[in-house]
Amino acid sequence: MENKPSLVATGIYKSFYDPAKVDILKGISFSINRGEFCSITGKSGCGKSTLLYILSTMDTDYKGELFIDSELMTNKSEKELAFVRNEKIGFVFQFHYLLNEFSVLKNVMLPGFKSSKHTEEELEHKAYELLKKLGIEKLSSKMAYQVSGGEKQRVAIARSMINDPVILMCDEPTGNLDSKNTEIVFEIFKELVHAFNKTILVVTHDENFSKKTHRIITMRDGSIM
Ligand SMILES: Nc1ncnc2c1ncn2[C@@H]1O[C@H](COP(=O)(O)OP(=O)(O)OP(=O)(O)O)[C@@H](O)[C@H]1O
Repeated sequence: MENKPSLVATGIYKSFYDPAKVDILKGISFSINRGEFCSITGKSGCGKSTLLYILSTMDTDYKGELFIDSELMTNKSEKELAFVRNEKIGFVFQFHYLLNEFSVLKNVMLPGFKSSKHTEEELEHKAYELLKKLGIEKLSSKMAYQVSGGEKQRVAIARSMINDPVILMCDEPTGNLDSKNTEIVFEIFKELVHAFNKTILVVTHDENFSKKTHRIITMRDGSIM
C-alpha cells in the first residue's frame, strides 16, 4: 500500500452564528493514507456533516488547512475547487441523486463529461467496466427509475468512480438501505480499496458498518476522541 496521504486536515475550526457564536468544530487534525477505508462516527449533532462538508471542499468558511492529494485546498478559488471536486473526489450520498430520464450507463458517465480525461467512447467503456465490477452490468441499458433502491446506490457508487478520484467521500451511504444491501455496499467499498487502492471516508451511524472499516474516527462535541 502506497503511504502517501490522500487527505490531511490540520487544526480545522468552524463556528456558526446563531445569532451568538457557537463553536462546532474545535481543532480537528487527522490524515488518511492512500488505500485506507475510514469511517467517521459520533452522536447526532457532534459535527460529522459539517466536517465532511469542509473536507469535501464544499464549505470554505473555516479556520485551518486542508490538503487533498498533497495539494493545499485552503484559499483556492471556487472555480479551482470545482475542478478538484470533479477530478479528485467521488461523492456518495444517502440519496443516490440519479437522473431518472437517463439510462444507468449514462448516469455513470455523466460526471465524466465535465472532465477532459476521457473521450465519450472511453467513458462508455469505463462506465460499463465499473458496472461490471459492481455486478450490475446487466442493468446498464435500463432507465434509472427501473432499478431498485439498492441497485441505484450501486450505480451511484459506480458514478462516483468514473473520474478515477483519489478519495471517495460518503455521507450515510447505507442510510436508506436494508441490511442485505448495506452488506453489498460495504463489500463494494472493500473491493474498491483492494482492487484500485482507493481511499474511502464514510460518515455513518451504522456501528456494524464502521467497525469493519480500517479505522474509526470518533467525534464528540466537535473534537476527535
Ligand atoms: N447552518 C447552521 N447554522 C447554525 N448551526 C448549525 C448549522 N449547521 C449545523 N449546525 C449545528 O452544528 C452542529 C453539528 O451539526 P452536524 O450536522 O455537523 O452534525 P452531525 O454530527 O452530522 O449530526 P447528524 O448525525 O444528526 O447528521 C449541530 O448542533 C447543528 O445544529
